[in-house]
Amino acid sequence: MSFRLQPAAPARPNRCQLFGPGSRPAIFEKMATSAADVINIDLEDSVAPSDKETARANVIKAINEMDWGTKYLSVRINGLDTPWWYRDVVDLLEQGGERLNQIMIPKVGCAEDVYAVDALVTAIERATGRKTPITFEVIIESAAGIAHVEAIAASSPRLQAMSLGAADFAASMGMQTTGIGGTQANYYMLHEGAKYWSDPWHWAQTAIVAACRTHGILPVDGPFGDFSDDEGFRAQALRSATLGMVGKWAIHPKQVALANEVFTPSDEAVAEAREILAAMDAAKARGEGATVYKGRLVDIASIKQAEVIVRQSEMIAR
Ligand SMILES: CCC(=O)SCCNC(=O)CCNC(=O)[C@H](O)C(C)(C)COP(=O)(O)OP(=O)(O)OC[C@H]1O[C@@H](n2cnc3c(N)ncnc32)[C@H](O)[C@@H]1OP(=O)(O)O
Ligand SMILES: O=CC(=O)O
Ligand SMILES: [Mg+2]
Repeated sequence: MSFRLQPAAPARPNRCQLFGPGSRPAIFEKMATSAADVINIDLEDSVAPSDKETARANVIKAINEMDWGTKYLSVRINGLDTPWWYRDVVDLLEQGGERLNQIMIPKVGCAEDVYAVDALVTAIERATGRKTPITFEVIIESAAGIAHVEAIAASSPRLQAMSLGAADFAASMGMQTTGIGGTQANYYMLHEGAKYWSDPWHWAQTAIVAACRTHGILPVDGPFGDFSDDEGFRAQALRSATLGMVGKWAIHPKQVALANEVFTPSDEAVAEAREILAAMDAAKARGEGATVYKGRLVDIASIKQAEVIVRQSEMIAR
């Protein structure tokens, strides 16, 4: 371990982030009563340019008037390359009140993008006397974003989460696909005539996880567009969870239960993690650093691995 200890990520469940367009207030109640940990109301790409002002007003009204229960409430603002983002920030901060927990900044390409929003937010918070600082989440969804991912992860103490946005990412990278996440038919290796599909999102996900873990931020997998394909969603989510991501977006309510299922450690996994911790306690009492559990090596690193799973389950149970 480096002399610098790895900071802990925020201790709150983030298994599913349910999205809905700010221009569609009829679904806000369903979002609020869903089983998602985080609600993302969108002012960006699911809202037509002609609807931006109306959507912003809908969202501010909903933040103030609806019962969002214990949801972590986030609004996705427009990108810094648009004429709308500054008004999104000003109106949300001045009129949205303390119930709004987080702003999601899309298409972040460098740390300075976050700095710019932070400067504006900080000035408004000081002027309005906001009590709890608003937090940020960012989407890595461009070539520049992934190239600068570590600097972005370090950009602001407000930053709590970082998602991979597969749709814009694919476009920015010039990838030959219109799919949003999941298996890509043309991304395979051939061995003795048989095709073996590989995962084109893997490298970006691991870059995001490493940047996030270095700076104590929650790494999150973004959208899976084909909401008719439950098994495809589950496969993608299982890979993300295995790589260290803590949750995944839902772009349709039917994806919420799938994400919650995958990102909640199973009873069996938690029981096994606790058994490993007990085996290591017994080994320690015997003055041993390594022992055998179910025919395999466990040592002091296994304690840290098991603690990841136990911590996740305890956080969700709270
Ligand atoms: C791809 C890159 C990105 O940036 S993704 C993030 C931005 N995109 C979004 O926020 C889109 C979110 N999703 C949606 O707008 C809708 O789910 C889309 C995909 C358009 C489908 O809507 P629709 O045709 O109404 O679906 P449906 O008839 O199957 O709906 C069934 C019931 O569920 C509701 N519903 C729909 N979407 C949501 C949602 N996001 N949150 C909560 N509830 C939702 C519908 O109103 C419908 O309810 P009911 O059965 O009529 O009572
Ligand atoms: O914003 C999300 C994306 O996939 O693009
Ligand atoms: Mg996007």
